[in-house]
Amino acid sequence: MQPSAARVRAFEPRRATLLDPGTHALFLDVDGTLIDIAPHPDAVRVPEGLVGLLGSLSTRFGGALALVSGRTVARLDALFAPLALPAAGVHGAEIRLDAGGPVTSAVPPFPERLRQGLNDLARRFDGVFTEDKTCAVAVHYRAAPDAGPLLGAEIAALVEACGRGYGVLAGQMVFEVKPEEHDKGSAVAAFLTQPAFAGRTPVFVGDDVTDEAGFLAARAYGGAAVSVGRRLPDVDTVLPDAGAVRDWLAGLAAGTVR
Ligand SMILES: O=P(O)(O)OC[C@H]1O[C@H](O[C@H]2O[C@H](CO)[C@@H](O)[C@H](O)[C@H]2O)[C@H](O)[C@@H](O)[C@@H]1O
Repeated sequence: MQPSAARVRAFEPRRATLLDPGTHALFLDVDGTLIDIAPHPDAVRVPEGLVGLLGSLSTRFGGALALVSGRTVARLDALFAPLALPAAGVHGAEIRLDAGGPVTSAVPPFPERLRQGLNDLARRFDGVFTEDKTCAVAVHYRAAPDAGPLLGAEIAALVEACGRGYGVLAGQMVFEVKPEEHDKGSAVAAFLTQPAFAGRTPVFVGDDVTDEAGFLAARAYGGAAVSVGRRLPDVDTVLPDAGAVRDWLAGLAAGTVR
């Protein structure tokens, strides 16, 4: 995968962010950041060369590279096999702190009544479906965009009625019903206590409002935030799309871009 000069030029620094593989840590969102958005979660394609690129980049950064996703870690492992990178899944509700290590989660089982309510709700709308992530449930409506407002209101009411520690994150054509205690920011903080990451300056790259907690954490630790596709609040830099992220990462891995 060769970096394209034109795409790398699209990298717009607001604050100069020169990355040093010896002192920075990379936190990478997945859907819309590393891989292009697809009509269905199972229809995504991992571009040729991306797995090798992530492996090389992780080595170059001394292991200080983590995936931080709304997907489960098991799903990330299936997408990026044979890599088993440090990874946070389900917006920080599960985490693998070391490459190849165990995945841990301190989150209690998802309330059965809320799960049932979300499944029943989804069945009322053509094109709407739930994705069960064990400790969280995503309600997808990409195939039924007009359903968004009503769906959002009904999900909020179900979560309110549940009344214990769950919240709704409105992502890309999806409502993520998840434990409130964890988010991508808590995941960044957890990684930064680990030997491969400790003392490094975090850089968080993401494309969605669900990444904002990660942006805030990276900046709170003296690092930087990069948004993809649009300028999200409080980011330092914007890249136009996932292709540009991959080009930038390829440049970092090759040592031709900082
Ligand atoms: O935090 P991320 O790594 O960006 O994951 C966010 C969610 O990604 C998936 O859903 C999104 O991507 C799908 C494939 O492109 C798309 O069809 C869907 O509309 C998007 O919402 C995944 O299914 C979720 O579990 C993740 O939380």
